[in-house]
Amino acid sequence: MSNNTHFIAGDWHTGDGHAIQSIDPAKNQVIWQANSASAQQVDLAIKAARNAFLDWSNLSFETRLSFVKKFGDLLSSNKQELAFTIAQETGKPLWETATEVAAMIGKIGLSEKAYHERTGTVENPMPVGQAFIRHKPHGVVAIFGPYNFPGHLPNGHIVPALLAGNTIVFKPSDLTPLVAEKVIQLWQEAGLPAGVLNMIQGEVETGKALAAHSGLDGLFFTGSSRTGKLLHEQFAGHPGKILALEMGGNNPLIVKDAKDTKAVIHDIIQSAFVTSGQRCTCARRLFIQQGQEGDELLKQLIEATAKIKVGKYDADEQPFMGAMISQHAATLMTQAQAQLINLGAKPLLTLEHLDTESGFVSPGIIDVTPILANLPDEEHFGPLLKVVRYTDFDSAIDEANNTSFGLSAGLLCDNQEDYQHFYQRIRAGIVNWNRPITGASGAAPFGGIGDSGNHRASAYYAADYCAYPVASVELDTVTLPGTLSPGLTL
Ligand SMILES: NC(=O)C1=CN([C@@H]2O[C@H](COP(=O)(O)OP(=O)(O)OC[C@H]3O[C@@H](n4cnc5c(N)ncnc54)[C@H](O)[C@@H]3O)[C@@H](O)[C@H]2O)C=CC1
Ligand SMILES: O=C(O)CCC(=O)N[C@@H](CCC(=O)O)C(=O)O
Repeated sequence: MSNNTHFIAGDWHTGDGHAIQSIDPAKNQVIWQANSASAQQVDLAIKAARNAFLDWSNLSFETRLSFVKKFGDLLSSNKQELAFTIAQETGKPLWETATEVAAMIGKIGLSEKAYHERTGTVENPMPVGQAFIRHKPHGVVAIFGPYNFPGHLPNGHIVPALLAGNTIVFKPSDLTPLVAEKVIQLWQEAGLPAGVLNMIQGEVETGKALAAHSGLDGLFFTGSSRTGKLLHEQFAGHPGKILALEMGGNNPLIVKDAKDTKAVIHDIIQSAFVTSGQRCTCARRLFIQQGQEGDELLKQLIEATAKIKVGKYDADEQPFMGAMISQHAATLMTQAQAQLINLGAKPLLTLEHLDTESGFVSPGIIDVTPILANLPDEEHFGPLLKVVRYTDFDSAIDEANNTSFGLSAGLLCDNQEDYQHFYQRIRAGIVNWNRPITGASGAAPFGGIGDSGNHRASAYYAADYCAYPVASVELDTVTLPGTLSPGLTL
């Protein structure tokens, strides 16, 4: 039982809410348990952030950066331990969680650069005085994180929010509380002043108490479209509060006349099955041409996918795919597959729940061409790739756009004109050509349109929603203009 669960005003607190726990989905073992934060503790965390705001925002950027850099140093010296905790709590293989910690470290330099480039100060001479564009922090912001990158994705909001001068109440995913606890311990060790970064743990009711709190100036959310929409409704009527939403996708990947079949298969697998399909950028719908070449590509894709190694995060011979986040998530994937089969889809490689006590599933491929007219526009957040066979490129693009989401999309094709045609028509925030559609760079904006987000892209553009612009015209003494407006006599 962890007593040091909620970090409020620089101290660790025991929760007053109900018991919660975290389970290692590969080994089916409880690795963390505690009591969630009560609504009263959520309120205390917001008050602590409010009390810390003025002093924190008044520090120079360099001073704030020095705390963030110290945190980065601590990430570096604790990277193996943190990568292990992420693996243990999410099931992701160690090779992959090491890259997650590396991305957290890389975020610091990228956010420093983005702060200056996106929200730097601009000075323009005026006939009288000087004009300035500067940026100010919003105040107290809530940050909600998902489970699939429990370190990297909340970090992608926390670091730029702190650099901009905001203070924070962070609510991690209830499936990954241990990772959050370790990360906050590092922030504490970095000497962050009390109240600047607070963390409360809990399930939906804790999230609701935080999101509904009148003391918030903004909320930065990465998670499912369903929850994001609830938050959007909750924030309706509060135009003064900033809401940044990064949500799911139903991402298309189209293959057209590409010569190197092995390279195509590599990019498909990397797009659809990395992280056991638990990336918001993962390819969910794969468009393959009808005909003999398409048949051959599909055959080889099925063979290669069937050979993907699935296994424990700490196996000596590392798997490509680890366990899904939970036994429940694995069950939901088998149910999603069964629902598609019931509708008339044809399984080409069946997704199997390999051990029903854990989160292990094998990757699946299913032909949804026969049910295209009734295909549910849903994000199935796991390793199940839906194949659509097509004859006409334009109708494939139309079908690719036939979704309420718009996060990532890709084309695997050797012809540049085809790519330009695709680029002009496809609707998504991330559009790649001959590269996997996962693995987006933090040096670029990251986000989607439609149900994937609300046009407040994160990663490089996170600086934009962490501060508001202020336009000022300034002169150091009150001065009478040389020429008065018509009709004025002084
Ligand atoms: N576009 C992006 O940048 C990314 C999007 N995602 C999306 O996230 C999802 C997976 O993450 P999950 O953790 O399952 O998301 P989720 O929506 O279930 O949870 C996200 C956070 O919201 C909280 N929450 C849940 N219900 C709430 C409510 N009614 N009110 C307030 N808070 C609530 C959770 O406790 C958690 O902290 C997928 O849909 C995926 O596509 C994941 C990574 C990146
Ligand atoms: O925020 C960044 O630094 C870049 C965005 C990012 O890391 N994207 C990853 C994971 C996000 C996800 O899909 O869950 C990716 O595109 O693979």
